[in-house]
Amino acid sequence: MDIGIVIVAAGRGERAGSAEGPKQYRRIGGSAVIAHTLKAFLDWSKAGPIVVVIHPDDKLLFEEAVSGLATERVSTVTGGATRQQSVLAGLQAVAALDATHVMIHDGARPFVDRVLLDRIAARLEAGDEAVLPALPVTDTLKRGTQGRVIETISREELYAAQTPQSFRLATILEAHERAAAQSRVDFTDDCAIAEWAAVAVAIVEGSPDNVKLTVRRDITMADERLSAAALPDVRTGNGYDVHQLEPGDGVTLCGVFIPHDQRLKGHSDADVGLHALTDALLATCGAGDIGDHFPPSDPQWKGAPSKIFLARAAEIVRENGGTIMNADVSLIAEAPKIGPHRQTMRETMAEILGIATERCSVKATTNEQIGFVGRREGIAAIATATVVYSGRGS
Ligand SMILES: Nc1ccn([C@@H]2O[C@H](COP(=O)(O)OP(=O)(O)OP(=O)(O)O)[C@@H](O)[C@H]2O)c(=O)n1
Ligand SMILES: C[C@](O)(CO)[C@H](O)COP(=O)(O)O
Repeated sequence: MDIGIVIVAAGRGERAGSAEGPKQYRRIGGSAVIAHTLKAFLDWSKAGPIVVVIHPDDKLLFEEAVSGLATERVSTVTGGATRQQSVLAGLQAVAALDATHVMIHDGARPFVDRVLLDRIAARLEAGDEAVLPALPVTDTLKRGTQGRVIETISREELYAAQTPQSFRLATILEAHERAAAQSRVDFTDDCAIAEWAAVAVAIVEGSPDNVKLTVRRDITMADERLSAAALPDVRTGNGYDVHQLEPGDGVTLCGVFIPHDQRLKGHSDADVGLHALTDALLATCGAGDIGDHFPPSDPQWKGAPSKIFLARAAEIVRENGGTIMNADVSLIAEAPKIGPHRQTMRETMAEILGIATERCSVKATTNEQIGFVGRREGIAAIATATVVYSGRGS
């Protein structure tokens, strides 16, 4: 199966306001709308030859818009006064190239993605002659005139049609040519022509992102969406932990054993610093807390070094596409003195997390002899983690 692509981009974009030029050449996220659309197909492994249908006045605009793309397999053809005429010109051009099937896409739908294209291609591969990506209508529909409602229309069985509408090439070319020959010029999409020609049209689930930029607001929103996506996805998480003190021979804090006349009570080694930091890291990707991953009821964690918990939290962060930028722990303890151990604690945390020591911080304070910390009944810790995520949706 060789899938040719026709991208129609010869419209004038009247509804988007023509003062700034046709909408397909307006810039969103730093590039022209048509460049985003074309790139989606250039990046799709199953795309064959690509024909872009442009307006005769737009040759320079088009060249400028796609100048950064590898356009060796892209050709252009001049469109007509209606979308239907432009599609026919594109189909005739793609028929002269190597293609058995065709996807017909609006240049003004820049958010088409590989997942949708694969879904459609699978149906063509399965033998469907015409495939429509569409989404069920979700709004309540009214018919009205002169500012008054006439009736409510059931939305049952109603779909909003998207592109790329996809076909066996010979089937849709024949239907388009027949429609033109019979002066049927009123079709707003290609599946309507297939329906008119009595070709069965299969529906596949469209994509909510695959919107058509129709009015000015659509273009502003598309630009905002791409600009927001370009911002780094920085997230912070915090964690807090307390363990009780009892007579003993030392405490483990931030992975470092400090001889002391007390020890921290707990199921594991009761390292409040690493526990708080584990929670902070998990919080950056909504992965619950330390108790969800290492339940105190589970005997395997009895006496366990808390390094295990922190290392697993770091692994979870990475599995979610995160890069740990900073880990900061504040220890609140009357004794022992933390200062002499701070650097070793930072180095220990850095090693567990697999990041530079300068990205790890340990601070300590007493509680001015007040409260449970002041009475030396326990030690508390507060932690903050900063993580940058990539490849996760909004
Ligand atoms: N004569 C036309 C009309 C439309 N299109 C293309 O068909 C797609 C969908 O059409 P629409 O959103 O209606 O675009 P315009 O016709 O440009 O918009 P308007 O109706 O607001 O003028 C667009 O990519 C548009 O460029 C085309 O190639 N040739
Ligand atoms: C082809 C289309 O994008 C499907 O939704 C649509 O029909 C284009 O024309 P419209 O006039 O903007 O509906």
